[in-house]
Amino acid sequence: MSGKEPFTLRWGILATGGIAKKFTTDLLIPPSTRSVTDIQHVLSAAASSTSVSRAQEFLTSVNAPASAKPHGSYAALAADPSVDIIYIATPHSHHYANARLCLEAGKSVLCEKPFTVNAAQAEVLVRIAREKGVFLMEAVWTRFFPIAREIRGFVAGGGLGEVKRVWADLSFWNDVEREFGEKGEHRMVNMDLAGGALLDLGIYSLTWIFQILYHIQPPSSRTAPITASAITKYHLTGCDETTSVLLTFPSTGAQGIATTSIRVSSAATSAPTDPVRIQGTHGDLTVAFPPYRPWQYTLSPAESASRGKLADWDAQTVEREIPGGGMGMFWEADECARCIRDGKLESEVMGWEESLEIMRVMDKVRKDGGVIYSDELESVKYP
Ligand SMILES: NC(=O)C1=CN([C@@H]2O[C@H](COP(=O)(O)OP(=O)(O)OC[C@H]3O[C@@H](n4cnc5c(N)ncnc54)[C@H](OP(=O)(O)O)[C@@H]3O)[C@@H](O)[C@H]2O)C=CC1
Ligand SMILES: O=C1OC[C@@H](O)[C@H](O)[C@H]1O
Repeated sequence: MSGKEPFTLRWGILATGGIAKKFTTDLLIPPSTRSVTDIQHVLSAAASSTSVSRAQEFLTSVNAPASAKPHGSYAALAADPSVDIIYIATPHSHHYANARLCLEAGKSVLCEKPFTVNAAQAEVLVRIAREKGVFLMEAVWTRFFPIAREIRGFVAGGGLGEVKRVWADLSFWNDVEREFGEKGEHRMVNMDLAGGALLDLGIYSLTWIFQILYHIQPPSSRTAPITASAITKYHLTGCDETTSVLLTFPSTGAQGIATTSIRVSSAATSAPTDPVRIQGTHGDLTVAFPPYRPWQYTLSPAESASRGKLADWDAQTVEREIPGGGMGMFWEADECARCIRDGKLESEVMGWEESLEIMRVMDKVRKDGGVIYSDELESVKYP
């Protein structure tokens, strides 16, 4: 791209909560701080479902440029001609309707995880994106970290030999009643907002398993896993509190063990065990906490008394810093810009079929464990 003007992507932010603020702050970090020169981002607008003044407060809080417009409704944002792509940062329950509103208005969409409440809703979004010829991606930011790409590349290149098993956990210890309220209104546990450990945190455990046992496999081996699972419900609301999923990928026989909880922690001790463990015939690669924002991995060669070490590498720990003082959410934004510049409707890193496959796993786990949201939340009815 040298000598050419960078491609500019104009963003609208839908919702003004916690992650909207973090994402937008990252979006405003100059791409040059991460050695990116081929694309750039402009913050054109933000919308609050509450009021224009709330949207303006949000823009002020992230030091938005004065040209960024506040909107008092999501519909007004979807109709804003100064916006190319909309980042959706509402609770899970609202992703389907909000994304559909934007896609039908001809906007590209980056939608927070989980894509939707269930696979049926995600399928509708994909169909509309295809019909409208606009870009659509689930915002699984973890996948776009250079260290995540490096890990995928190492494993795909046979660095671990044949991968047989991946363990992945994302659990946060919480004093659930104190932190999320006795009434269960907080989005983490609220059934009316499609809360629960699986859709909020377990999706990261599944994404690590899918990155290795599905994504980097040759296309003919990317088959749906067979799953068995267990759910323990949160007594106050009935959402899932602790969930474990065992996945077998039929084309390779490799197994994934995905766990999540809002009662125990992936990193409770002063010397926590790495929550992601990729195990191959030549050794293990483990990823340090937090697995959604990877920064360190460790390689440990397998050694046996009779055969010694099969790996051509030694034990080592690798660290990669996140440049520019941000969270690392800018890398997924850069991916959106490059895909749209290149006329792609979906990303190869977080493609539609893979998002759908992960949604199908979560659907089955919830069904088997008896965690079903209201008919309205599970429906594809719109509006
Ligand atoms: N990638 C990541 O690391 C993270 C992703 N997330 C994901 O981001 C999404 C939002 O999470 P988070 O920002 O923590 O949530 P918050 O509760 O902090 O914010 C949600 C925002 O959505 C809007 N909203 C619209 N309708 C509702 C409603 N009925 N109830 C509550 N809020 C509503 C509100 O903005 P307004 O009133 O202005 O319209 C609100 O501020 C979730 O999908 C979550 O899984 C969350 C945390 C981290
Ligand atoms: O997506 C997420 O990742 C980080 C967690 O802190 C947060 O609860 C979750 O929504």
